[in-house]
Amino acid sequence: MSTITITEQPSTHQLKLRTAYGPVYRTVLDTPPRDCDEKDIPIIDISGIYGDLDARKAVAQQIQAASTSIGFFYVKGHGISDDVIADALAQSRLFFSQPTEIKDKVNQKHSKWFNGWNSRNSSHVSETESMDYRESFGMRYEPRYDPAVDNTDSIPPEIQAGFRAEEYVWEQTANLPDFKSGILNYWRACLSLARRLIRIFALALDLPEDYFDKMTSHPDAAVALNYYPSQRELPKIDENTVSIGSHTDLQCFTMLWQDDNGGLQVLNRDGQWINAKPIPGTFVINIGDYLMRITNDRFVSTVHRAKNVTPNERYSMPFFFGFNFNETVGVLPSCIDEERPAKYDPISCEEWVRLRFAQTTQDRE
Ligand SMILES: O=C(O)CCC(=O)C(=O)O
Ligand SMILES: [Fe+2]
Repeated sequence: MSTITITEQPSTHQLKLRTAYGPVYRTVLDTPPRDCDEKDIPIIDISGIYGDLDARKAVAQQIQAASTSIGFFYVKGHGISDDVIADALAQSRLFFSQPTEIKDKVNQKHSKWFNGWNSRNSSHVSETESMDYRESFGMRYEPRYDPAVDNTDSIPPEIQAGFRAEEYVWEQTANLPDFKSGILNYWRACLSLARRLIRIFALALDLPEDYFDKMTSHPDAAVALNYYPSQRELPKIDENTVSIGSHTDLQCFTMLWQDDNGGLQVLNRDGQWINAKPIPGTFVINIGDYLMRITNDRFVSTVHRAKNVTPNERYSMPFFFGFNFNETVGVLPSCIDEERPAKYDPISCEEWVRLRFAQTTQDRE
């Protein structure tokens, strides 16, 4: 006589996500989010990036381990000063506290390239979930403000063609006298750190340390200021009420400063949401889709979202980093071997971003 064992399947649901090539679905456990610990999302002391080659390789090893597993890690010892962060945050608070008609002057609707202000409930990142209960402000790479650029006239035209900055974001916020300098100082600090980190990523991918240097001379480097009012203001809240819906980031990597309210959630490999709690003095770094693609899926771009369930206003300041827009990159030589041939064709950064933004705007209309 044989015995039949019936194992109860945990209950799950399907989550719809945007990609450059249209929607994909993920199976997500219905169990409530749980808090992360260091085994879920490691905390890496990256102060070695300012040290000798051995110190840099030691950081690279830890970044490699995190990037090939969860695709998310905290960094401490990053070198960005508390003052630069505090000033940017103060300006962000001032900006969002203004009346709608003032913020409207810099509304993204006036932008060709997604710069400027996005009002509450104007974006819907994942269709499975609510509209995003968030306001945001975005600005993008401008060579005049890049400390590594001496002479903007000598930038080759094919690189210039990829610039997406728009001066109106500063012109239309000039009523806040320290807004431009506060945000640009933060952007510059993030840009310098990201350029150091991309060299550590090269080491982590068994490539020469300067492999990505030329590709990041004028990178797609953008700051977003996120402002999340408390969800408790809403007439109705359920588990699908989000502050920013589930998504993956599209470029190489993101460095996120978040305040101490918490709300960032990361979908782990088991399909379980975990809370990436705030850790003072850290940034959260995550891998984006383009880096996942050129590493042949070795480094993983992980789904995340945010929910501000506290009674407080929450702020975060992500910095998104990708290559120069005119770069066309295929699967990296160190990520291909006989058992793992290249899964993807080369694609330009510009085309990659265009495809994904086209999906976003299509659904918005
Ligand atoms: O605010 C957060 O915690 C996450 C923000 C985010 O994922 C984004 O802006 O891409
Ligand atoms: Fe994100």
